[in-house]
Amino acid sequence: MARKQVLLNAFNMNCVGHINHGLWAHPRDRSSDYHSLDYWTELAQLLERGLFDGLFLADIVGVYDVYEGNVDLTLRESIQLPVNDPLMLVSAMAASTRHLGFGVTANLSYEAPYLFARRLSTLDHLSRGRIGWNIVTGYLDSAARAMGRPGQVEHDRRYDQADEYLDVLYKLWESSWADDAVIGDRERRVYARPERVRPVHHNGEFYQVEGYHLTEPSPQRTPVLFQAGASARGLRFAGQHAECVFIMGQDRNSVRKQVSAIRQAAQAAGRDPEAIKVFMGITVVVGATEQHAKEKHAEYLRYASPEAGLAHYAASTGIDLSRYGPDEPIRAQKTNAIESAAKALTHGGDWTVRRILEQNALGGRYPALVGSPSAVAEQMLDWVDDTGLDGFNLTRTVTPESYEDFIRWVMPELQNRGRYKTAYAQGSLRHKLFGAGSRLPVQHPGAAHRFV
Ligand SMILES: Cc1cc2nc3c(=O)[nH]c(=O)nc-3n(C[C@H](O)[C@H](O)[C@H](O)COP(=O)(O)O)c2cc1C
Repeated sequence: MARKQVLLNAFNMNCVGHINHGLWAHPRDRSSDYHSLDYWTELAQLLERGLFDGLFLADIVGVYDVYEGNVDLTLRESIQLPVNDPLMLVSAMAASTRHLGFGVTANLSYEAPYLFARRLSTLDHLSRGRIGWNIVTGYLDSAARAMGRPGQVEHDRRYDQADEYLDVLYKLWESSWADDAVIGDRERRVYARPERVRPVHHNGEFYQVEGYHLTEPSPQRTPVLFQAGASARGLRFAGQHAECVFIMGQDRNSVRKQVSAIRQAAQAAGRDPEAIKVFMGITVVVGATEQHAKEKHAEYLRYASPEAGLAHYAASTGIDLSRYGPDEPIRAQKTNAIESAAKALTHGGDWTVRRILEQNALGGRYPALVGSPSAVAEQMLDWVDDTGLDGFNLTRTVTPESYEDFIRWVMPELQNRGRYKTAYAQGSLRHKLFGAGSRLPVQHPGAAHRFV
């Protein structure tokens, strides 16, 4: 069997400190220009010149106030605070590129589906079918309090609510307007045919919606659906809805298991197991030679903040890691944050703050590949071939330098091995990823809602 072509997203966020914390202080880092549009349009153009499949933008609603019970370190190190709205970036970046896809994170917990459906349809039009949505429900109590609620909805219930939210969105995106609703006939004075547009009726546990989708059919209708939940309930949700799943992994055995569990979840939901593309987050530090890469890595380490990484991890797990001595095992406790992250930290009893800080040497927890161009490419391909992954979300270190280095050094190595494209395919993001048109495949639950 021909070996897979690797898929690649740049992983970023509309903020200063994203994953590899502390590197904003590096003299060559430009992440503090995140509030300028040029920063984003230049980045999008760079990624498109480098043939990246997409730019994946994380987002968070709320602040990281778990570590030491306050936001002091969060502010000092700019740990995803301040953070601007990611959706607002897409139209400018779409205008300055032709092919790059955009996977944008948006939290559904605090927003009416009717309005959100229109915003994404608008971006699907403006980007000509290049928009994807990373479905998140949030994991921070600080967000719930900011939205006037005592705390978050309980973990599994958040997924129940998300299921229903998606159901409403499918109705709006897929069923309100028929493909042939808009004819724009000037002579007959018919822009849209009334008999081919219908309202949505939804009366559920969380949402009641009576109304017409406000947007005429966009290229993909439903944006490409990304998701990142890894708990049992999260996997069930992914199996049902996700087209791309983003995972965190440290070792090949557990990643192989995660990939296979995701494919099984798709199958259990009546879908093709290969209908989900699985991406793993990685960090790459590369130079012309292994020696150059090691020197660059050592230079980056001088600016990184492992403690800021620890504070980020505390918020992800809901566990205040500042309360632990350096060698004290982290104890299991029930939290309402990211269940899989909390379990990974407390499982087996061998994680300590000292070990997390070592793992976070570059300021973040993603596996770091440091080496010559060919060594990095080989390691990436080994991950794919050994685990069944489809591709990677590449974190930034010093930005945009780390993307430039990757494009200059690693892309050609992947291409020379026949494992990365040398030109973009035409068409929408969904078509580029799956090669089967712009619309949801028929097995996907959203497709059942189509107005035919
Ligand atoms: C790699 C990765 C990236 C994530 N990015 C975000 C994000 O940008 N914003 C967010 O609110 N949640 C993010 N999450 C959290 C997930 O959306 C989800 O809430 C969490 O993984 C729940 O997982 P669980 O099912 O294990 O509880 C991310 C999770 C992972 C594993």
